[in-house]
Amino acid sequence: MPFFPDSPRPRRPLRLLAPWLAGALPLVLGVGILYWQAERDLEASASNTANQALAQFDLMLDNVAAAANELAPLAGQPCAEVTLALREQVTRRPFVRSTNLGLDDHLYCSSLFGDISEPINPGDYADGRLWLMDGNPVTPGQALLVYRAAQDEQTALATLDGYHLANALRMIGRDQPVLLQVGNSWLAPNGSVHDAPSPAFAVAPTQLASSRYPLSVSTGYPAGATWQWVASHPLLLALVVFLALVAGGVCRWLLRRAHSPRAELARALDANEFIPYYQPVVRGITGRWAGVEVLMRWQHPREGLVRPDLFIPFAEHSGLIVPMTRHLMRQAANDLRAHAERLEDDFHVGINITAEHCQDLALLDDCRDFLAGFAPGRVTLVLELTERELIRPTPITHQLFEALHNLGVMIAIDDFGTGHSSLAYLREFKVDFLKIDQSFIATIGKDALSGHIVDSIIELSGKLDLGIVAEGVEDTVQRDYLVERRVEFLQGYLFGRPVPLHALIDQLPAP
Ligand SMILES: Nc1nc2c(ncn2[C@@H]2O[C@@H]3COP(=O)(O)O[C@H]4[C@@H](O)[C@H](n5cnc6c(=O)[nH]c(N)nc65)O[C@@H]4COP(=O)(O)O[C@H]3[C@H]2O)c(=O)[nH]1
Repeated sequence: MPFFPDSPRPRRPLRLLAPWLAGALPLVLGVGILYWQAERDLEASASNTANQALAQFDLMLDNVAAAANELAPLAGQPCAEVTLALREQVTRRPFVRSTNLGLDDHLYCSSLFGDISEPINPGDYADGRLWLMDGNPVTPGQALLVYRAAQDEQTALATLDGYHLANALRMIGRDQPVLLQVGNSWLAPNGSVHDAPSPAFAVAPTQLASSRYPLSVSTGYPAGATWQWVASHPLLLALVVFLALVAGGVCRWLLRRAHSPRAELARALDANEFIPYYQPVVRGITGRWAGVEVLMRWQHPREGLVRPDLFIPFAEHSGLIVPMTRHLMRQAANDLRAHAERLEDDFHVGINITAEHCQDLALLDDCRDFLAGFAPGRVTLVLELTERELIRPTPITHQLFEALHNLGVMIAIDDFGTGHSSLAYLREFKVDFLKIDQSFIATIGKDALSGHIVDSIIELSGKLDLGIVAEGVEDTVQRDYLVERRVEFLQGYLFGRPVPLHALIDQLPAP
């Protein structure tokens, strides 16, 4: 059946590729949407984290700044007199680790040690207010954030322990790293201070600056975090894969359906690719043309002329045989009508009909259409019913065959001898001819048993008063044998092969 899969539209590589493309489309789209969703989700999460961290640092610094601002007006007073005030701020205010007073950029009093003497460099402080230190002489190596409140020559410093800051970074940034940036230094969640620009995050990089203090927090995710998010949603991924499989499967199914034998036959029918060939049937005794058998051929655009036994079974199976036969009958009627004057009177036109075609009265209309236009008595339509597929008798078939008989349509049993028709069957369907199957004719003179079957069929037809046609007559030995037994009609390559209309017209005897 090479002409079905190799049908010209669309090309085979495209047909093989199409389901994969149809499956890939939802896959690419679905994964793309998931990736986009992951980016949005990570951005929202990073922004949320940065906001939380910023709020926490602002809150801590509010306490520290309040302590420094409250102490600054005391700067200049003797240390012994303000030490209590300095310590009270440390005790009273959360997050404040120590407080100091200075005058003219010189520290002179500390909550920890009382009198001290240290220079203050305002340039160390971002915006003159905040300094992220990596430690001081009291706690070297431990981060410290110093807030400076300066009013003219008076200065107060309040410090915030880096432990609180690092702890907040770790707590808030459980799912992603958060960094605190003050001036040119940044604090990592492990409490280490780095004097360099903070590292850039590959995914959803987010930096938020405080509106109250000269600090900012930055957060984000490392490279590959987006795909990790996608992989952490297996249900969504499974849905995408499921949709891709469904799309690929549906596409494959549609393509297969579009290129099923039925679809290909339907296309060919629409394209008028089924055409009639005609094989002569001659009279046994005179050898003159008695008529033709119409045999279907498929003029395939790529495969050329296709034999009926390669596609008729599919046509029968798919239910297209009836419209195909109807189409063939119309073409044959048109062909022969155009040359009616070349046909002998009572010219027999045999057409193969399937049992399915006999299930309703539409066949009667098809026969009427065929005969219309021919002068009465010019042609005799012979419906050939194969003995291999017997018709089930019903009230409709009874009515149909009665009407066909009245219309003058004759019935022949094709391939006779290969099936199981009975005497009752021959009567039921008002059979007029038996066509002896060519397999028996081929053995004439070679196989005594088959010769005996041929003789029996001839004898039977005589007794039942049925006409007889011998199919597949290929040589003169067969012809002479049949003529000797008074077989009325002969058909076979000896007299002519099935040919298209123009060749038939050339072969027709002159009027
Ligand atoms: N070896 C040999 N063969 C010969 C000789 N003389 C005729 N034939 C072939 O025998 C077949 C006779 O037709 P069939 O028995 O109705 O057998 C037909 C018929 O059963 C079916 N068929 C053909 N056209 C139609 C159609 O329009 N409708 C239906 N339902 N079946 C069709 O396909 C079968 C085969 O048709 P074709 O290939 O045209 O083959 C034809 C014909 O070409 C001969 O001397 N030697």
